[in-house]
Amino acid sequence: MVLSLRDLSVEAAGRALVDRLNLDVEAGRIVGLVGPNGSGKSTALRCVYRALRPTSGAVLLDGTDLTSLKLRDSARSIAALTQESQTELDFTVEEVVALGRAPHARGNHPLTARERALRRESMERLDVAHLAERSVLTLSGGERQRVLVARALVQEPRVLVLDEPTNHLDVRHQVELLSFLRGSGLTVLTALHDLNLAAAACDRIAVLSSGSLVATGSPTEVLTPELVRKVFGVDVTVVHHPRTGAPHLIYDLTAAAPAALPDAPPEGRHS
Ligand SMILES: Nc1ncnc2c1ncn2[C@@H]1O[C@H](COP(=O)(O)OP(=O)(O)OP(=O)(O)O)[C@@H](O)[C@H]1O
Repeated sequence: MVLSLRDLSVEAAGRALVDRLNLDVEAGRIVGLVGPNGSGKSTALRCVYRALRPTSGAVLLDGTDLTSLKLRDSARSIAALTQESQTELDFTVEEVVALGRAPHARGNHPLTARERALRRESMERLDVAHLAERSVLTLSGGERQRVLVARALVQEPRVLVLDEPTNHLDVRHQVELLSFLRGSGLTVLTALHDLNLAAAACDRIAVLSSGSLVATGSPTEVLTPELVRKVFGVDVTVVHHPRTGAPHLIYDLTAAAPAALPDAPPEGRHS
């Protein structure tokens, strides 16, 4: 097992934000963390990329407790794209992507020829090579997000931790990013809001609700109408992709409307 969360708990303000979470990510697999707003996804991921120390429990990398490793050593193995990833300095795109090499660098040396080739390849893969000379301050939200993924790839991590990587991305770039991850051989733990993208991209899905793991398994095992209703409070119909068989949730917005507006005055309702 490359990555294991063992009885991971995070408490703050007298409450468990993550409650004894156990989760394994096997080598080369993509595990999606889904759950309602505030269910603890980002908090759990923050423990994995070491922005947060768990109150109890541990994150193991190849069986070793991360807290026993130097930050720099775990950063060589685990790259993260986070909600807090910053691009507020007036750096060019290629400078930001090059920062991914920092955990591997000894001192402040220029990139080697191999590292420059790796940077170019990552920028091309994320479709940002044409922006190489641009200041990151001038990028759109989706362009910036793709630059941050390129930076994470340049790090050559064994494990990629992604918090909502498809944020800001248009549909083409969402599909390209997730299909790239599927073929990359990387071990990936990613929070995703879009259950259909999670179903299409992930080998396994873990569902968090109020800090606790309530289901884990393949997308077909986990994404049932019963589970989605119980955890998200939404009625869905599940269909299956004609070729891959992946589950796909369809939402009936007309059916949801009356239940979501219990206090609407009668004249405001459609007959
Ligand atoms: N430092 C903190 N102190 C108190 N509460 C916190 C702290 N950090 C996070 N929380 C709370 O912990 C809960 C879990 O937050 P978290 O960001 O992990 O959820 P999430 O599942 O990633 O949500 P979202 O889908 O909205 O991004 C939320 O209710 C949040 O308000």
